[in-house]
Parts: sequence; structure tokens; C-alpha cells
Amino acid sequence: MVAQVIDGKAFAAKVRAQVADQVAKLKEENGITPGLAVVLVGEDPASQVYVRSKGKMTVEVGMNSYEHKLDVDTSEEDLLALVEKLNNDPAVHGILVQLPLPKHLNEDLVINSIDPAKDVDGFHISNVGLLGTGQKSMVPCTPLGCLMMLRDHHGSLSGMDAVVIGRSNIVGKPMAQLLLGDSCTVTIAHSRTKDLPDVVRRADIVVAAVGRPEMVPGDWIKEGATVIDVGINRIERDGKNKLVGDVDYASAAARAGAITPVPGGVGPMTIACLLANTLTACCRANKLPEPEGLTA
Ligand SMILES: NC(=O)C1=CN([C@@H]2O[C@H](COP(=O)(O)OP(=O)(O)OC[C@H]3O[C@@H](n4cnc5c(N)ncnc54)[C@H](OP(=O)(O)O)[C@@H]3O)[C@@H](O)[C@H]2O)C=CC1
Ligand SMILES: Nc1nc(=O)c2c([nH]1)NC[C@@H]1CN(c3ccc(C(=O)N[C@@H](CCC(=O)O)C(=O)O)cc3)C=[N+]21
Repeated sequence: MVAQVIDGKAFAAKVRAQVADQVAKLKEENGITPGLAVVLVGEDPASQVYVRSKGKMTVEVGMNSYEHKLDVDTSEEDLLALVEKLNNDPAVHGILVQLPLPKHLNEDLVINSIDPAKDVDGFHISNVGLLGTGQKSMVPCTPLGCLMMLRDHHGSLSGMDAVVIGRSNIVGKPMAQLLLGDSCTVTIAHSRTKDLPDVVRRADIVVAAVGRPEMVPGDWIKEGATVIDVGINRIERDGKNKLVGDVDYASAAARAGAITPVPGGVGPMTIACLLANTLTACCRANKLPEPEGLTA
């Protein structure tokens, strides 16, 4: 089987166009412009790239972008004070604190200090609890993007066997919750999983979120399965810097029914969903109807 390529880049452009339409409508009919604040502590080069491209796309869909770049040795007190200021700023509808934070800062404490209504990453314990109990919440962007692509490709996911490799709070766990919400039979695999190849071979849907370059080979993939590759790994090959996923693309594409590429798959969808979440947060804050098709 030769897999159909799921074009995350094109899908993300469609989502952003939908967001842009709604933003224009909000401005025209209600005089409101959604605002997204992104906080970056330190100078990690990869994080700087993401923050820059988030800012650019935020402006492209007609929203206001507020970037806060703090010194690598910023104190927890100062960071919490900035979050509090953004919580109280009516022009800010979404707040994202770029992770990972430098080691001296308590990530859980900082994330849980964000107003849950502005937590467009969906990482606040209150949003995690709402998602886990099937209530309206802010849904983490990367898993939401993966779910949108899966629903678009399959229609219903009901009854499918899904294996999520990775159990992080930002990808693996919320991804599993969303798949369960769509009535998949969900297995969460991790570094202690026994017989990972056999576990993956059972899956109709494989979501790989590990952070190990090309770890999943094609012979783990059931013929015709759908493969969603979340991994973003920078490697050097033939003297060149390359971006690869957690899946060995060539061998997996030879067996899968559909597969997301890296780059151009999950990454662009993550940013599109961040903008969608900011729009949703803005509508909720102003007690306006929520955009359709942009939430889980
Ligand atoms: N495209 C996008 O928008 C995004 C991409 N990413 C990328 O996704 C990847 C995962 O990110 P994240 O979830 O934050 O990573 P984490 O490092 O937080 O989690 C990795 C998970 O993989 C598991 N794992 C590690 N080694 C193995 C192994 N050999 N076999 C099975 N499982 C293993 C770990 O298990 P254990 O818990 O037992 O240690 C852990 O649960 C990274 O490449 C990251 O860059 C992340 C966010 C967004
Ligand atoms: N609070 C927080 N929220 C996040 O959502 C968050 C975070 N912290 N920290 C880092 C990870 C990673 N992440 C990516 C977003 C977009 C691409 C992306 O657009 N990737 C492009 C390629 C980009 C490139 O070339 O480097 C692609 O896959 O096509 C990748 C990774 C969001 N994260």
C-alpha cells in the first residue's frame, strides 16, 4: 500500500482562513480584536523560531500579537507578576508561556497561575480536568490539530484501535483523552511498555509523540493504518541539518493507509489550533457564539 499523505500545511492554511473570516466578522460586528500574548523566557533557538512564526501568523489572521521576551534568569516572582498582568488585561484573550522553562522556574506553578479562560494551550489543571470529564474546555493545540486531521480523513473514529506512543501532559495524555472522546479503544505506550512493536501493530491509528528521530519503523505499522507523526527532531545527515519525525517516513509510508509528513504535518496544525483557541477564548469572554468546527 502506498499511503495517502495528509497535508497538514494545507489543512492549517484552511483553518487559519476560517479563523481570519471570524476575526474580521468580530471586528466589524462587535468592534473586538482578539489578542494573543506569548511569553518566552530565555533564548532557546528552536523556541525563538516557534514564537516568531506564531507572532507572524497571529497578525496574518487579523489578531493582535503581544510578545514578551524575558531574560533567561528572570525570577519566578517576576514571571508570575507578568502572567497576573496579562490575566487582568482585557485586550489579551489568550496567554501562552513557551515551554520548556529554564530549570529554576516551576512549570506547574506558572501554568496554573494563568487564568483558565485564557489558557489557550489547555495545560491548566482546570482545563485538563474539564477535558478528562468531557466538559467544555480549552483543548491542547497539538492533540486538537491531530484530531482534526483524523476526523477529516476518517469521518467517524468510533471503535478504531488507537495507540498513542508517549504520555506527556502536553501531547500524549490529552491526545489519548480526545481519541477516547471520539470512541476509539485507546492504548497509551511509553518507555516502559513491553513489546512496543506488537502493541503498535494492533493499531488502526498510531500517534507518535516520543522525541526520538525515526524510532517507529514501517514494519511496526499495520497495513492500511493511519500514522500521525508529532515528533520534531533536528538531526544532521549527509552534513546537512534536517527535520525528521518520530516515524521512519519512507518505510511507514509503504505500509500505512495515510501518514502525516514532518515538516508540513502536525506542526502547522498546532499553530492554526492556537489561533483557533484564541478566537474561541475571545468569543467566550465576550459571551458571543463560538466558531463552529474549530473546537473538539
Ligand atoms: N508538532 C508539534 O506541534 C509538537 C511537537 N512536539 C514534539 O513531539 C515529541 C514529543 O514531545 P513531548 O510529548 O513534549 O515529549 P516528552 O519528552 O515530554 O515525552 C516523551 C514521551 O515518549 C516516551 N518515550 C521515550 N522513549 C521511548 C521509547 N523508547 N519507547 C516508547 N516511548 C518512549 C516517554 O516515556 P516515559 O514517560 O516513560 O519517559 C514520554 O512519555 C518531541 O519530538 C517534540 O519536539 C511537541 C509538541 C508540539
Ligand atoms: N506552551 C507551549 N505550547 C506549545 O504548543 C509548544 C511549546 N510550548 N513548546 C514547544 C512545542 C513545539 N511546538 C511546535 C509548534 C509548531 C511547529 C511547526 O510549525 N513546525 C513546522 C516546522 C518548523 C521548522 O522548520 O522548524 C512543521 O512541522 O512543518 C513545531 C513545534 C509547539 N510547542
